Amino acid sequence: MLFSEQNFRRRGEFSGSIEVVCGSMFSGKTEELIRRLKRAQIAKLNVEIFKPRTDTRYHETAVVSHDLNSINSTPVDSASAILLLGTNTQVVGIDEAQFFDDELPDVCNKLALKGIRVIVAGLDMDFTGKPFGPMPALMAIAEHVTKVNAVCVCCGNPALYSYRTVADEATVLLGEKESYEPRCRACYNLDKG
Ligand SMILES: Nc1ncnc2c1ncn2[C@@H]1O[C@H](COP(=O)(O)OP(=O)(O)O)[C@@H](O)[C@H]1O
Ligand SMILES: Cc1cn([C@H]2C[C@H](O)[C@@H](COP(=O)(O)O)O2)c(=O)[nH]c1=O
Ligand SMILES: [Zn+2]
Repeated sequence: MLFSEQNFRRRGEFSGSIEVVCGSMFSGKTEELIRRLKRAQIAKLNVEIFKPRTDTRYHETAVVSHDLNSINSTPVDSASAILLLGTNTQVVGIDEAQFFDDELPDVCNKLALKGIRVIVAGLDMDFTGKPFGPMPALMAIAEHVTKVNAVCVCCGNPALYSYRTVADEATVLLGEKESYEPRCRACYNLDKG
């Protein structure tokens, strides 16, 4: 079921909150983030969108999904830079949250306490299956957590892991289908012995 915004309060009332959209690569995190943000723009809310400056895969500035849906964003070097947003911002979107520093949960909490609706998308697990960066702490303090699944490229079941197909042990390795495939639990563990 699609996440519904119907319970959010109207403008002028306190509405600060944190939403997290998490899952594996290709699970639709960015599409869901863009969907929520575009609806907020249609509602004429002041929306600001951020991504880590290091995420240059599709575009220097825009947030772009694998299906090439996109929305403008501001690349930032650190989580604290997000606090420098305009004074009348009502909704903040953040993509690729796993790449941010450990300040991100505190930054999101401060924004939510100012009445801002914060929507964060990111990988919950890295390629080894471990929690990724600030994502678990964000999920712990969020009002709403939506976990989305990709389709396992091996068997077609729901995929929750991002399997790395190239020999590189670095936690951060930007890439697409040339380096990663979404896999279900069984297929992810097949090659792990
Ligand atoms: N194995 C797959 N499972 C699901 N979607 C896939 C797969 N491979 C490609 N896609 C495409 O990726 C899109 C999701 O892209 P995106 O929102 O950017 O995902 P994420 O941000 O989670 O990596 C899907 O709508 C689909 O068209
Ligand atoms: C699993 C994993 C992924 N990455 C990188 C690969 C991509 O550039 C992004 C994830 O993008 P998506 O929008 O979720 O498809 O993260 C990484 O650096 N390390 C990993 O372990
Ligand atoms: Zn599978």
